[in-house]
Amino acid sequence: MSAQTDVRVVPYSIRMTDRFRGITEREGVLLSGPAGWGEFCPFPEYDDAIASRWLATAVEACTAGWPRPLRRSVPVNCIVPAVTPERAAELVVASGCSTAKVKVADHPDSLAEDLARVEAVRSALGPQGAVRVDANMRWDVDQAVHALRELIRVAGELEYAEQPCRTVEELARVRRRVDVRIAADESIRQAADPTRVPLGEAADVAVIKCTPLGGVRRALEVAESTGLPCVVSSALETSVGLAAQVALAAALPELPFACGLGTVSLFTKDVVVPSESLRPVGGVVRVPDAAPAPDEAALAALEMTDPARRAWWQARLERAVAGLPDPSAAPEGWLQA
Ligand SMILES: O=C(O)CCC(=O)c1ccccc1C(=O)O
Ligand SMILES: [Mg+2]
Repeated sequence: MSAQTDVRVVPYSIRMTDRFRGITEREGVLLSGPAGWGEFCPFPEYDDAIASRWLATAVEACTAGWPRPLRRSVPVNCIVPAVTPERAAELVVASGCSTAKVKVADHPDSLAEDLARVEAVRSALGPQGAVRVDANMRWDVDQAVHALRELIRVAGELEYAEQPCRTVEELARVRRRVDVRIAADESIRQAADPTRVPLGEAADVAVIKCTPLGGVRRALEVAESTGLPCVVSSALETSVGLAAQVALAAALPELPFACGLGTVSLFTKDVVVPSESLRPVGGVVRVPDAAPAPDEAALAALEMTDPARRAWWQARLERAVAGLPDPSAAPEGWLQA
């Protein structure tokens, strides 16, 4: 059997436990190559140039693997989508995590809901827990200052506020006016050159995601370039793609905060057997030796069936291969004969 016949391309669709980032059904493609498995799951609205960077992460996983881990497990935060206070408390209690990241600013009039959600998370976590919020760029400076002061009031303390506004300049203005750490996320991963973002006055923490940055090695360069403490955070991968993010977290020299790698909990099902799942247990995700291989029984249940949707992902994959810096780095078997 030639190496090429081993290559697999498996589009999947998995229902989420809660709506997250507007999504109730997560779609992507599991890919295999000579070094193992990877995942290609850029969100549907992303263009081909962005999709090629997501694919580079899968190429690295399937052909090269990752740098050696420096730790065997990674502390993670519980992720709380824009849900009711009751559901937020339930997610925190079920997670076993002592840090929670709460999504806020989900819609223009959300402040009262955000305050109730964060208050519920604080009660569920207790005074020793850490609460961080993520506004995904949705506030202007004045809204951010007002909302963060109120959120700090109900939370007692906030560990940090992730990407309250869109630009680095706005982050710096919020940071001068509110007594809370600022974490940069979109400011880094959406920058033209993520290794040259002027975060000096704008952020205290860098959120690093290898999935959109083009691989673990590239993400380690970006992390170093920030000069800031880093938090590795998921892009909503299955356990296959999340393994790359866990490898990044395991390879960083310092990891002073819990990472945002608890997101397999948002999936109703995973593509691997339970013993290989990277679902958090007791507030940590274990560091696997390599990306877990999908379980054939799970794939039978989760493989995408709609022919039009399968063709859409295959065509998108092929355009992403064409857009790689070196298209020949991708296993030939990923392209349809
Ligand atoms: O950081 C976490 O805990 C969860 C990951 C997360 O929030 C996320 C997941 C997919 C896309 C964007 C984001 C984000 O951090 O903004
Ligand atoms: Mg974020």
